[in-house]
Amino acid sequence: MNSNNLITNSYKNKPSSLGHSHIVPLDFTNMVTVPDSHEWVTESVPVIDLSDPNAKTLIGEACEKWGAFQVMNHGVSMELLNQAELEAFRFFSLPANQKLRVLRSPESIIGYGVPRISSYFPKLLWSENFTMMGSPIDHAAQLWPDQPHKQTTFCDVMEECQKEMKALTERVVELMLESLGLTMEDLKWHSRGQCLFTLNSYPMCPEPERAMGLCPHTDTSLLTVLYQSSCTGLQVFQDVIGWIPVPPIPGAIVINIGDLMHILSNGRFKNILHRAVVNKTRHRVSFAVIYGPPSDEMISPLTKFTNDEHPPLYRPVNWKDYIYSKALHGNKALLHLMN
Ligand SMILES: C=C1C[C@]23C[C@@]1(O)CC[C@H]2[C@@]12CCC[C@@](C)(C(=O)O1)[C@H]2[C@@H]3C(=O)O
Ligand SMILES: O=C(O)CCC(=O)C(=O)O
Ligand SMILES: [Fe+2]
Repeated sequence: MNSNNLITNSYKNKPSSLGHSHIVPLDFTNMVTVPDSHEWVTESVPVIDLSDPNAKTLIGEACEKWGAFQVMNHGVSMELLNQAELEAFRFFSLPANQKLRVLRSPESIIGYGVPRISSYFPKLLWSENFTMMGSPIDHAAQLWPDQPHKQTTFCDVMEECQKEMKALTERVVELMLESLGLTMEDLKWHSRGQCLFTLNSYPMCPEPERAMGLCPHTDTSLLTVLYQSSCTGLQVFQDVIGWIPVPPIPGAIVINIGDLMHILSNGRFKNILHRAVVNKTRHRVSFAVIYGPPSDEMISPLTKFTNDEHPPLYRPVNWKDYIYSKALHGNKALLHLMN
C-alpha cells in the first residue's frame, strides 16, 4: 500500500496557523501556577466605554454577537446608584407583612411579588421583585404610613435613578440605531418611549446549587438596562459555550437586548437569554429600567432590514399584547409571532 494513503499521514504538510503544531506537552509535575500559555478564560460580554469615539461600532458588534454588553462612563451618577441600592436593600429588608401591603395584584405589572416569569416555570424562584412605573408615592405611603421622611427619600431616589437610567437607555438605543445607519426618527414613536423601574432581590440561599434566582428568560422589552452592583449572579447563554457569568465591574451598567429590539432589527440583534443564580453568603440586589415603545404602538421589523431575500421574520405586535403572549407562552412567545 502506498504509505501516503495511510491515515497516520493526514497531518503531512498541514499549515499551522497558530504555530502550535510542534508543541510538546508541559511537564505538569510540580506546577504551582498556570502559565499564561495555558490559561483558558471564558470570554464574557464586552465592556464598552461610552466616551470611546468607536463606541457606536462596538455597540453594533456586541448587539449582533452577544445581545448584551456592559457600559462605562454612562453618565448615571454613581452616588445615585449607591443610594438606589441602599433604598432597595431597605425595602426588601422590611418585615414580610409590611411588603405585602404593596403586593402586586394578578392583573397588574406594578407592586411587590414573585418575578412575573415565575408563572411559566414549574418551580418557584429564590427571589422577590418590586416593579414601579413613574412615582412610587402611593406604594411608599402604604409602606411607611407614619414616616413621611422615609416615603420622600424612597420616592426621590427611585424617581431620579429611573430618570437617569432612562436617559442612558435612550442614548444607547440611538447608538444602536446609528450603528445600523438609522436615526431615532426611524422610530416614529421615539419621544414616547416608556419605562418600568424594577428592583430584584436574591436573598442568601442555604443550598444555592438547588435553587434559581431568576430562571432563563429573554426580556420582553426593547432594552433592559441593569445595575448589579458588586455581587455576581447574572449569567448569559451562548450557544456551544453555555452559561457565562457577567462579572460585576465597579461602576458598570449592563445592557440587555429584549425581544422587541430583536423584532425591530429583523433578528439581527440578539435577544439574549439570561438568568440570575443565587449564592450562600450575600444578599444580592439588582435594579433595572425596562424600556419599551408606547403600549399600543405596533412593532415590526424595520423596512431597512427586510427585502426579498430577507422577508420580515415576525408579524407586527404591540408591547401590551406581547407581554400578554409572553405570560401565556413564556420563552416560546416569539415563535408564535413568526411568519
Ligand atoms: C413588562 C414586563 C417585563 C417583565 C415582565 C413585565 O410584565 C413586568 C416586569 C418585568 C420583569 C421584572 C423582573 C424580571 C422579569 C423577567 C419578570 O419576571 O418581571 C421582567 C419581565 C421582562 O423583562 O420581560
Ligand atoms: O438580577 C439580575 O442580574 C437579572 C435581572 C433580570 O434579568 C431582569 O430584571 O430582567
Ligand atoms: Fe431579564
